[in-house]
Amino acid sequence: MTTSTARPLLGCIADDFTGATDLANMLVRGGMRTVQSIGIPSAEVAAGLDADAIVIALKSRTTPVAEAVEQSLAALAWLREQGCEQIFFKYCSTFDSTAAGNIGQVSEALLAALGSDFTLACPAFPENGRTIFRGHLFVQDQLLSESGMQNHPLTPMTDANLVRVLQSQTRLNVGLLRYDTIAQGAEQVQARIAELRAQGVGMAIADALSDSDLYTLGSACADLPLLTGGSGLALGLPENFRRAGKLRDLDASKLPAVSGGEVVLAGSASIATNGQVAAWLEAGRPALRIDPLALAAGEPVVAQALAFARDNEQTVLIYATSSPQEVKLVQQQLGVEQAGSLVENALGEIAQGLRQSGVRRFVIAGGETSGAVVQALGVQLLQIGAQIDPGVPATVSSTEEPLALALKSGNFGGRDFFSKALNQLAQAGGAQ
Ligand SMILES: Nc1ncnc2c1ncn2[C@@H]1O[C@H](COP(=O)(O)OP(=O)(O)O)[C@@H](O)[C@H]1O
Ligand SMILES: O=C(O)[C@@H](O)C(=O)COP(=O)(O)O
Repeated sequence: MTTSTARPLLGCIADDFTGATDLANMLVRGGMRTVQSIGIPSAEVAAGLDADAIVIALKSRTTPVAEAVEQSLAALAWLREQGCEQIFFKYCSTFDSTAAGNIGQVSEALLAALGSDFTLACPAFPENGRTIFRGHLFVQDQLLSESGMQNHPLTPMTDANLVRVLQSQTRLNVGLLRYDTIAQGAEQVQARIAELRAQGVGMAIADALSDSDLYTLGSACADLPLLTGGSGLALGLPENFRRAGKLRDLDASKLPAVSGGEVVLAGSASIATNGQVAAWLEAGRPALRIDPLALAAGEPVVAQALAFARDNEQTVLIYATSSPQEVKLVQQQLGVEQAGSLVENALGEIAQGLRQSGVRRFVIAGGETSGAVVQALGVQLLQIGAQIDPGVPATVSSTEEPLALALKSGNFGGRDFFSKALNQLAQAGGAQ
């Protein structure tokens, strides 16, 4: 059975922009027409919404706890006003947190506001190598704390034991939903959740080794008011709504075509992005590196980048991407936040300048970086299209003059991601 209603069923709050896009990608793959809003939609944007799922992208991953909680609660209030039946709090598949938070505190506040006493925490994303066993997060074959994430510029992850990490961020009792229970199916999961609840556990890290485990969790949690996790945990959710006859029959990934110039902007220092930048350079394609120290010294880096792009006939890459050692050196001189915001602001200004000169298709690498660039471009709403690589869809902005954007989480995408994304954005509607 299908209905023609456009009322949003699933309301999502994401703690960063690429994370939001990753979740939206998963929902579109499941057949839910999905839009991503940059912050809480204005009344004007809200009036024109036509979606089964809405993802509100915040930039709350690395902000002070109180700010993250306040923003998330405001997003929740708005989603509830729209009548969303279930809420999903999306954070990183590598559980990115600062030493202070914010995953635990935000989840706790959302639970309280929803009047609920239990939720799951499951960042697993097996398709991208993130699995959880006995509460420990693995990235491919390595523990989180040995995966390269221990060197992240803003959220270094030095402990792979998620029960311990989460417990340090919340007053709720944190428990564990182990793999052996999940392997027994949705009914056993529900029974175990009832036991955990009876023991006073407010949040449980859920193990998951495969998509099949995530479908089991999704199906078992159809009635939980709040779910928290990576995009993987959303795999099973569209089916819950379909089974209830609430989804429409339509191509959820259809996007309008966008013509114009194109560029790649990279502000991520992750291993995957370093590989993608290397692949671009090895192919002999034009690229310009932004030096944070030159920015700090007040050199005209933005103007130089714009001139570089203008003077090149081919598509250019502008990047701050560096090795962990180089990033550390810069951070020692400038401080972590100052280095990050200098680079983010510069890439934002470059994006603005490029749009003025006719660029309409942007491939952006890095979560914080994407947030900064999208804000600089004044984008409020994105329609989500087909997947480019796992976790990264093509998107088109609902601006007066639409922009095609691929917002790539630092660690996502194959080595050829930049070329692949440019090709897909250039095809009509971003379709594959
Ligand atoms: N060369 C560099 N030195 C210092 N900081 C950098 C450098 N390059 C990028 N950064 C900063 O590192 C952060 C990377 O975060 P983000 O964009 O979220 O990437 P990822 O998705 O890999 O986490 C950003 O704040 C960015 O400005
Ligand atoms: O869940 C994930 O891994 C991503 O969706 C994500 O949130 C990544 O964040 P960044 O690495 O900061 O882009």
